[in-house]
This record gives sequence, C-alpha cells and structure tokens, in this order.
Amino acid sequence: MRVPVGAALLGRVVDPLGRPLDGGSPLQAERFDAIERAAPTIIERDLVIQPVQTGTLVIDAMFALGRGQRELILGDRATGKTSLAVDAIINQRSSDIVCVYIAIGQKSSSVARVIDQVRRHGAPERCVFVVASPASAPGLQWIAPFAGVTIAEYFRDKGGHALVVIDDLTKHAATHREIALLTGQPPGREAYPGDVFYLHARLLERAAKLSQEKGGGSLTALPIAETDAGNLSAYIPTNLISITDGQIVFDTKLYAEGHKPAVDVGASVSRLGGKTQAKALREATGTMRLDYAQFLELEMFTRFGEQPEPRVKAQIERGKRLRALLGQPLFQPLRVIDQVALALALGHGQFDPLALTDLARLRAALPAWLDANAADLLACTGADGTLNSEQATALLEAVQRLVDSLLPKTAP
Ligand SMILES: Nc1ncnc2c1ncn2[C@@H]1O[C@H](COP(=O)(O)OP(=O)(O)OP(=O)(O)O)[C@@H](O)[C@H]1O
Repeated sequence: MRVPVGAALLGRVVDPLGRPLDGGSPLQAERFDAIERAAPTIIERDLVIQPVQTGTLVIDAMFALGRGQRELILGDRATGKTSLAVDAIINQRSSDIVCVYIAIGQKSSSVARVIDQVRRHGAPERCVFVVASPASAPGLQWIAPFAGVTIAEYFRDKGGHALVVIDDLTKHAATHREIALLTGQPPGREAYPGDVFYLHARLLERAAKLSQEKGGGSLTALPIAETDAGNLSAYIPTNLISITDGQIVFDTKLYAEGHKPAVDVGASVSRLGGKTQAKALREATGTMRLDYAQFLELEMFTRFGEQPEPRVKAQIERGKRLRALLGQPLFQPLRVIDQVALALALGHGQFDPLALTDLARLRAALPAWLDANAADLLACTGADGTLNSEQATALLEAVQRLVDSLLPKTAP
C-alpha cells in the first residue's frame, strides 16, 4: 500500500490514504511511497546530538529532545499531552523542522482545535495533518501512523528534518486488537495479539538521525499514549516505554493542582541526557533536575514539621520559584536565550526578592525585554553557542533590570 509524498502535502489536511480533507485542490504528489518501509540500518544512522527546541522550559531544560529521538508522552486523559506536542509543533515556526501531526481515532472537534491552534500560532505551511477519525474504518485508522511516518520520511531522506506527533498509540493498539480479534488471531495479554510490540517497534524504529553519507536528515517521533488511572505498568504503556528513548509523564494530581504542563519530573526521563541540549542551555541547567528533586523532598518533609533552618528555608524558596517558572501557559514558547536567562538568574538568586505571582509576568515579558536590551546575545545560544563570562554577566544584568522594574517601588 502506498501514499502520496512530497512538498505538495505541506499545509494540507489529508486522510491516511493521502486524500485531502481540507476541501483544497487535489494533491500533486511527487511520488507514491510504501507505508511499510524498513527502518534505517545501524550503519546508516548517526548519533542524536542536535536539539529539537520544544519551547517548553520543563522539557528543554530537563528532558531535552534531540533530532532523531523517540520520546513518549504518557498520561491519563485530559492532562495536557496533546497540548505539549502542539506547543512543540508551534515552536518549530522558527526552525527548519517539518511537522506531521497524526490523529488516530481522535474526536473531530479535538483535531479541528489542534489544526486551528497551529494555524493561529505556528507555521502551518510547514505542517501536514494526517487524520483518521473515529468514524473511519478500522483499517484506515490502523494505517494512519505508518502513512504519516512515510510522509515525514520523504523530508528526512532529502536531508531535511521532520517531527512526527502520533496521537495516540493506545487507540492504535485498540484498533489493532479489534482487527486481530475479528480476523480470529489468538488473543494474548489484555486481549491484544502477540505482535503488538513488534507493530509499534517497527513503526518507531523508523525515527532516526541519518549519517552524513545518507544526507544527515532526521525524523523525531513524539508518540502519545494514554494511561488508565496513572497505571504506567499496563501492557501498552510498558511496551512503548521500552521501545522509546524516554518518556514524559503527565500527572493528574499536578494538573488538578493547576501545574501546567503537569509533567511529573520524577517519573519522566530522557535516556539521551543533556547530549542533545544546546550548549549554553546545558551549562545553565546542569543541576536543575537534581535541585528540583531535592526541593520536592524538602518541601514534603518540612510540611508538617517545625520551622526549617535558614539554609533549608532558602532552598525551598528557590525551589518554589523554579516550580513557578516551570508552569508555562500554552502558546508562549521560550527561546534558548530566554531559557538560559531564566536558569542563570534563578541560580544567582535574582528572583528571590520577587513574589511567586510576579514570576509569570516576568516570564511573559522576558523575550521582548531581551530583544530590546540584549539583542547582541541572541546569536550566542545556537546549538553550539556558549556564553562567555562577560556575556553571561551582561545577560544577568539585563534580567536584573527587568526584575527591578517588577519590584514594588519603595517611597524615597
Ligand atoms: N500549559 C497549559 N496551560 C494551560 N492549559 C493547559 C496547558 N496544557 C494543557 N492545558 C489544557 O488542558 C486541557 C487538556 O489538554 P489536552 O487536550 O492537551 O490533554 P490530553 O491529555 O491530550 O487529552 P486527551 O486525553 O483528550 O487527548 C485543555 O483544555 C488544554 O487547554
């Protein structure tokens, strides 16, 4: 089975067979490629070391995503999984990455919302939407992720870079089970057929960073999986965890408490580590995850006890500020320079005098402030760029002036 591929798909909404769903003109496809293609071999691959900026501080600072990586987004329903992926797509408006969003059995209203969000905030002319609605035949839903990955591979094989969001693989597994049971295959654990692991491994192995000889292109995958009551050890989530290079876990309790994105920092992991981070960001956020984990523990232990000693109290106050910075509204992606500035200034205690409620204002105002006050530093934070000590000092001074403008004015 083959689907149309090529630049003509950019900006279009198509079904898994490549038929337009957006009412636009018929596709002038460059060629038709098979939906089941072999994954690149080991020799054809390169190391995953270039970053994909998602614009979300908690991800870029603690679980950085690399070009060619497969990172699972996992969580209960309505905890913000799709929103994180959409924010990552929107942030590619200022990069060279082509995005393919694959919706499998998602409500049409949800898909329409995603498309609208990308059209309003992102670069829709560099996105492809592959949609298999819940009302479409199970076979069509089954081929959707394979078709979407083939469409993205076209860009990877030309030496370009692509990001695929698969929303979601739990629904795909359920469709696979439905077809398997209808065709009389023996049911295994949770009634899934025995080959469901192979099915998803075969799909996600196609995400890769290609070697220079192969053009140096990359295909990054963000598969989404839904859990039931936070149960990460169910069959499909554990399968997917073992196939991917890490997982971002969303927590219902955090979401209910209002921490959005509700990423559970303790349960999430990127198995590629800081290698994929832009250099300046890696230097600025080196200990952030550890500091945050320590803060969460300290906060829990001191909740019911007596007054903590001053050092512990200061650590908790710093942690609270970090938590306030990690909460980030939708469609307000941060650039590398913004993230570096926030991490450095937090580490230098510049936010300590600010009230927690002011940090959201500070974060929202920071990008425009740095454009106006530290424009010469913006170029220093490319993938290989680092800040030397004078540049870091200049950046901290710029942030300090913004902090001062937010502090209440004392009467002369
Ligand atoms: N960072 C955020 N700031 C504010 N609101 C958010 C944020 N992230 C998610 N939300 C809100 O949370 C709600 C659920 O988000 P979303 O639909 O992305 O969750 P989901 O886990 O993908 O849901 P589903 O299980 O239905 O696919 C949405 O209304 C969204 O606007």
